[in-house]
Amino acid sequence: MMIKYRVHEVAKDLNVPNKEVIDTLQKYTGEVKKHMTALDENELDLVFEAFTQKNSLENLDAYFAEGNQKETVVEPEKPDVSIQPEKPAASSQPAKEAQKPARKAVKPGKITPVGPKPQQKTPVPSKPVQNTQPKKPQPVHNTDNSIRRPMGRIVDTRASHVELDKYNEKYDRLASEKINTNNTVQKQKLTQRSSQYRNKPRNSRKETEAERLRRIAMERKAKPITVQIPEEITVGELAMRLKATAAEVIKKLMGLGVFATVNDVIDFDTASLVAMEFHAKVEKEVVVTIEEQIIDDSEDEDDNLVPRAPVVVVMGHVDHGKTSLLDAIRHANVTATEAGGITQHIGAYQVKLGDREVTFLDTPGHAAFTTMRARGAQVTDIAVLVVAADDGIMPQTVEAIHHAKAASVSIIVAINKMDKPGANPQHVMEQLTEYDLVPEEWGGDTPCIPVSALKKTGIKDLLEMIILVADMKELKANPDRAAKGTVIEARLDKGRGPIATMLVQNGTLHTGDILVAGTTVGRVRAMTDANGKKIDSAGPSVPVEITGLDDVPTGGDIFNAVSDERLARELVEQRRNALKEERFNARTKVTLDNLFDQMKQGDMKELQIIVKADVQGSVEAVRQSLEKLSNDEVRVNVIHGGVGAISESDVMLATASNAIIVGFNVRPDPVAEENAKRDGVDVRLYRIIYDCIDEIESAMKGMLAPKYREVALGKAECREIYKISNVGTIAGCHVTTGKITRTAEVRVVRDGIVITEDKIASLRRFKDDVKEVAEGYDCGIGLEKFNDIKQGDILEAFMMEAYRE
Ligand SMILES: Nc1nc2c(ncn2[C@@H]2O[C@H](COP(=O)(O)OP(=O)(O)OP(=O)(O)O)[C@@H](O)[C@H]2O)c(=O)[nH]1
Repeated sequence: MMIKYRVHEVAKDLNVPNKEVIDTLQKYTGEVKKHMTALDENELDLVFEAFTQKNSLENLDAYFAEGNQKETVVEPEKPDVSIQPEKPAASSQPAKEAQKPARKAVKPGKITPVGPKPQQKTPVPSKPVQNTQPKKPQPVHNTDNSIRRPMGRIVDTRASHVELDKYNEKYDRLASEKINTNNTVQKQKLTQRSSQYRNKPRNSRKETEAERLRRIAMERKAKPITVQIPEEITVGELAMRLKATAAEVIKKLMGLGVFATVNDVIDFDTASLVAMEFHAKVEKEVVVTIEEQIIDDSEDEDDNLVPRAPVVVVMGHVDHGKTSLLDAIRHANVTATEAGGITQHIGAYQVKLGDREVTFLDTPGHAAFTTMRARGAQVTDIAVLVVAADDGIMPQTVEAIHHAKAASVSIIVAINKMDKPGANPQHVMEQLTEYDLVPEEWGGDTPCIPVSALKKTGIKDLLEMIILVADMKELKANPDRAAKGTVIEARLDKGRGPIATMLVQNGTLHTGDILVAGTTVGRVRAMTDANGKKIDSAGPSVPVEITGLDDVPTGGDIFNAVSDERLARELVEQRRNALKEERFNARTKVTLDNLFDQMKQGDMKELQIIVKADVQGSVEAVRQSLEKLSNDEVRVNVIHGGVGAISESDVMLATASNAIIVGFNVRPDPVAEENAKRDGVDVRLYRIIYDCIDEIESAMKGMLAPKYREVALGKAECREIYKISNVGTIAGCHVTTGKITRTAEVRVVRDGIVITEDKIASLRRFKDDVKEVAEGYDCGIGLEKFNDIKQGDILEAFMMEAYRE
């Protein structure tokens, strides 16, 4: 920083009048300066040069002589020590005066490289000068006006008097100024520095942060970082991985046209674009779940696949002979193979036909079948539909057809009870065509086999047909891999612990295998086949009963043989927690109330409906009207229609197919009602077809009016009657349960019969109108319209609440 050195200061330091300095400057520069004018370096040089030359000595001897004379004056007793100087060219007085200014002239010279050295601060004794300056350049006479520009500054240090205080003061000033500009100066002026920093404590922190960012940026440039980015990542997490601030990332995102906050989730593509902006190398983070680690879910190669036995389920109307048929098939097999062995029921069994095998699920009826399907297990390949030849197609037969169709399994019709005199297989086949099941002999693709479970006739034909259909389906599996399958049924045995019947669907299950079945885990301790025989391994389509699981699994659970028991236990723990959460959140079933939302989210492509009515005509009418409601977004699909009360089976089908149930002049039976409530199946009951069509149409447009439900508030018993003119009858009541509110609606119940419904017109305690009266208190109640209240009447207070599911 430049130090201002003004004319008057220079004059003062040179000990000459201001005018002399001004004149000197004017002489060499031609400019007239004022006494306050600050001089630049060149001007100062000129002035000092001029004054130095003006006061120069002819030789040193003269100077020393003069000095000695002086000393002689001061110390006359030592005259012999003095050195006689030669006569100076100029008078000695101006020369002496020039000494001081010459030294002073050094001060501003600090800004030039030839400035004074610090040691000059120390007083210079007059005597040693001759030693320290033996080669002093010869003084230049200033006899003419032409002044020579000096090559370097000549410093005259001959002074006997140096103003050290002034020097120190200037040095101090310089030092403090340096502190301001360069904080590496640590030692000097501590108090000054600390006060300076005290005033700006935040600056230092900001600097650190800025430095850190600079360093990271440098590091990033020097060595690009590699970031792992998963499918989705929050902005904050991405910033952390990029070693950047969230603000930086948000800024880059804005640049990409994405406006996100620190907690927002961005996808892999966006995140990688941002990462690239930060010069980072992007790698996709692959999240390996425990399932992926321990369960081999790879596709089988065709070369590894071998044919497997078909898995068959028997369905049909009650008493049409399902159990008899299953028994007939089983015994035909037992007698053929296991010489009269007594077989135990394990839920499934295999029969042999030559070198071929067929696996039957020994759980007649579609209940178990649909339950499994509802749990996501696709177990069966073929459904045998049992229809009694003398009875024909009955409601449950129709249900079974719909269930089988919904599960996309092949249907083989077994026309049973052919031994009966009233057997009419032709009629059965005719009926089947009504349900799109055209018999093969009529050119369709539904095999119809006449059998008699009682007489055990046609069983072989049925089995052969099953194998034929299976062959057409080309059912294959790979026995050389870890087993995978489905739990058919399970129970807890007091002695043996949890026992599960499992159907191996792919791979081979061995004793000792670690198993995960739904939310249970364990090792296969013992394994028996359907005949109760101990086995060590079971291949595809083989049903087995195993022990060794830590808990009872549920029918329909999928099981896997896994590679690591510790991870298997961890997986089961995760599943248990997930299940808890799922139960808590409850699966979003389609209802008319959430239909529009689901349609909007694109979750709904088909609205499945089950129609139940009192007469077949209504079912058809409704089916046609509903299917006409299909639009571009949603296809309305009536998957089942039937006559009669809404049954447990309807609810089951609705659960499995995510359908809603529509009933006309019918009611759900108690079990169905309970199940529908439990499973969240929407059951809508109507008396008029138009209402149904209208409501479903509104639901599809998202304009369904909210539903109302009654919320009971409390009950009051009428103990006195007061007839008041102009007001009417007031019931003196005692609140027995809950509370009565002024805005409530009231139902008057006399001897268990609802007399009327009305609104409260007045509610009083003593003479005051009140908003509500709590249990145990007396009050007076006046009703809006009903005036015929009697002693002993019960007033039920309730309110209607609008709600959406
Ligand atoms: N005449 C004759 N009767 C049969 C035949 N098959 C079954 N039945 C009889 O029909 C009745 C019902 O047979 P089930 O096998 O119990 O019928 P289901 O379909 O299993 O019946 P549910 O288990 O109640 O659904 C029994 O009395 C059988 O004896 C058959 O082929 N001919």
